[in-house]
Amino acid sequence: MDNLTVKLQGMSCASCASSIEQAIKSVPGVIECNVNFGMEQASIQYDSQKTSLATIQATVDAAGYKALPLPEMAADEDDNDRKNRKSESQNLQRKLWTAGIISILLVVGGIPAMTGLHLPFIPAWLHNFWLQLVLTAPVQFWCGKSFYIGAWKALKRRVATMDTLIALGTSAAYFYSVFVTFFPGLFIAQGLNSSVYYEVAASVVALILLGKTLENLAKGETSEAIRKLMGLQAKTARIVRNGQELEVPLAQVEIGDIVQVRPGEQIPVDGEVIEGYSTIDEAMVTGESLPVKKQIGDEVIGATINKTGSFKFRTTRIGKDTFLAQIVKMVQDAQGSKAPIQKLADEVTGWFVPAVIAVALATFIIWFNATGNITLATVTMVEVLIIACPCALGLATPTAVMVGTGKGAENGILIKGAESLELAHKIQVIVLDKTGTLTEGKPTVTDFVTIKGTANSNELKLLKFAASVERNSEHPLGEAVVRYGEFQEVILTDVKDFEAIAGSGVRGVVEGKSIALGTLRWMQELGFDTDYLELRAKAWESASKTVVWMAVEGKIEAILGIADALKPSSARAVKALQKLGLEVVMLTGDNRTTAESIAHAVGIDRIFAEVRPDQKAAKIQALQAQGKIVAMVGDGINDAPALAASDVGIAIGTGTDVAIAASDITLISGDLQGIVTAIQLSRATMRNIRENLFFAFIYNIAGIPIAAGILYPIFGWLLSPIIAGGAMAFSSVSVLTNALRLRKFQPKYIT
Ligand SMILES: Nc1ncnc2c1ncn2[C@@H]1O[C@H](COP(=O)(O)OP(=O)(O)OP(=O)(O)O)[C@@H](O)[C@H]1O
Ligand SMILES: [Cu+]
Ligand SMILES: [Mg+2]
Repeated sequence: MDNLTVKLQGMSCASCASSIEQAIKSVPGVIECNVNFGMEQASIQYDSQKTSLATIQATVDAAGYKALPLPEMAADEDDNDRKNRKSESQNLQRKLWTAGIISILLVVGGIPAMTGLHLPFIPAWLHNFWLQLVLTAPVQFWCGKSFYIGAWKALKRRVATMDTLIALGTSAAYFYSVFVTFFPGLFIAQGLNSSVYYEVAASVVALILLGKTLENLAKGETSEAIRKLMGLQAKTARIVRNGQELEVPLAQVEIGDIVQVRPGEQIPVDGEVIEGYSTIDEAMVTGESLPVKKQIGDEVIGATINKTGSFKFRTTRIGKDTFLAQIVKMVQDAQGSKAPIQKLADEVTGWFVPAVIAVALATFIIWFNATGNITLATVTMVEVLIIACPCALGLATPTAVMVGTGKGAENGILIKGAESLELAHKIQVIVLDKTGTLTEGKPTVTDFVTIKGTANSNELKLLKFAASVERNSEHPLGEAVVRYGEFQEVILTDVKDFEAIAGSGVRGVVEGKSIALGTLRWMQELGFDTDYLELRAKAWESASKTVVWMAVEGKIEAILGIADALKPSSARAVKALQKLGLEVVMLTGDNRTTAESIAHAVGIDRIFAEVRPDQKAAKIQALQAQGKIVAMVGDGINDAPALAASDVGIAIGTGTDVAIAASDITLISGDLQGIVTAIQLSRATMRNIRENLFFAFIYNIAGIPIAAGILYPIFGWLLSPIIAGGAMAFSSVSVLTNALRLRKFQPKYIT
């Protein structure tokens, strides 16, 4: 299965987006397709054995649009994109000016006739029908060309889009007027007034072009988040080659290069410190506000700023593999994804347009039959067509999602898709992993007790065995034991028959002796006598320590007490989550006493302890079976299945790649406050989407009956078609303005 993102051209509204989506989905071999109207992109999942980019492009072509492959590098794409957008917007601006000036002339020229006033500064020839006909023609057929093209394409696919509505509405106004201009006698003979509506056709086109221009401006604004992120990148790097320092463009930096960084400089790419130490401001990438200390062996992230010291590092990731480039890619993908709520909006647009055309026709027929006045019938029909245009509907969700995901990135929260952004506000239960999530995940051995004491340097020998076996383990507890062994300067030896039993411990054979290290429960399962040290172990556990039992040749010889400090943010974040109305649960493989002690320290009441890694996902599913929307927060490889099983999987960015891949949301820094922010952001975004949908609909719903002339028999009110066009443009503008309001989102600290 392959993934592909293409740039789309020629879309005019949300129903274009859904018809492209349908077309691509109908290609054999395409598994999934998601078109984003706001981003003008389609992300496609397909089987490269069965279909290809060329086939997909041909399909999109046939549907009347264009699909272009997105260049790999984010930076190139940005350039191309900008050029395209620029020529497109210049073209649009020329049309807007033409339509705007002509509309103003026509409207002004019509004032004396409409009001019956004699205004000397408005020459009468401005109201000449023939002049109006000539002036309106370029507006109708050049400025409004895209509506005809769009309507025609839609017709070929047997659907109706907002282009259909605009093309029908303005054409009706224009050709009716042309008819009156040629045969005024026909109307006068019937006792009807021979008004023309050229200014209606022209100003509706002008207003819609204005809406489009504003929309483009807003679209440029919303991808600001990405541009900001990419702007963070350094332009050059000072690398050391053959003992010489030289400044090279970023593109020439290779993996393995040694880079020199001075105080105040930006770190160009990702790497590992090999000389010197410093503090680094990583706020722009991780959202972590305090500078982070770095020394030899520590990882540095490209785009972060070096503060105090001067150091050298070896590059490990460049180009599109850097942390920053991956964030950019992730945010782009998320901004292009579709929220479930949008599917609803799309469906509505799908049947809305044909329904409007039906209402418009009915309006015409009813008025014509009732009054015999073809002018009245035509004008009301035109109004209905124009006011009902659902263009704002297509903007309501994508704009909010774009701003919302961008805002997330700014706050160190990477949201993989609009779906997670939408779901996050519904979370009822939040399950927190203990190690690495609530705690720092940097366990240290604090206690070491052996049964036979120090006789014959027994203690050091046991430590040597323990550290030698644990050296083969990837578990943080294993690493802690190794570090402790190294600190005590024991020499590690070879291990035979190493085996790791997930959730229990490790074993292996050292110097002919079989060694086991792990939980109390495991030792008991193995049938070892643990009585002697149990009291001591309990005391350590009550102090939040994890106890690792050590058996040699089937006999318990020692225990190690391992402490893992709580993150400073944990308790506050747990409290904030509870205040948001969420149930907070702790999930851990560690023993119950240790788990309870830690849960108590951070204020969690409900815990699942001694859960084996393969049961973690089942615990989540059990909660879901109670009808709860469950979020899981974790960092380790053993959390990945649970992250995937949960409704919203939240990974800690400082954790493993596996966990990040299995999650829906990644908190770049380890700060748990990010969970609270993510939920607040989700709530804010959903509120914004609902407001947008309201703004998009209210004009249509309220406008259609008035446009159809419902109030005419009662009050003699009839909407001017110009006002109908204005209302439609205004609904787009209000949706956009509202979506941009989301940019003011600020995480709130709950205390
Ligand atoms: N390499 C190891 N050395 C010693 N003990 C181990 C080892 N691996 C696992 N254990 C024991 O098994 C227990 C459960 O391990 P597991 O990896 O499931 O959870 P954890 O990492 O302690 O906690 P969490 O689920 O919060 O990450 C550990 O608490 C530890 O006692
Ligand atoms: Cu519209
Ligand atoms: Mg763990």
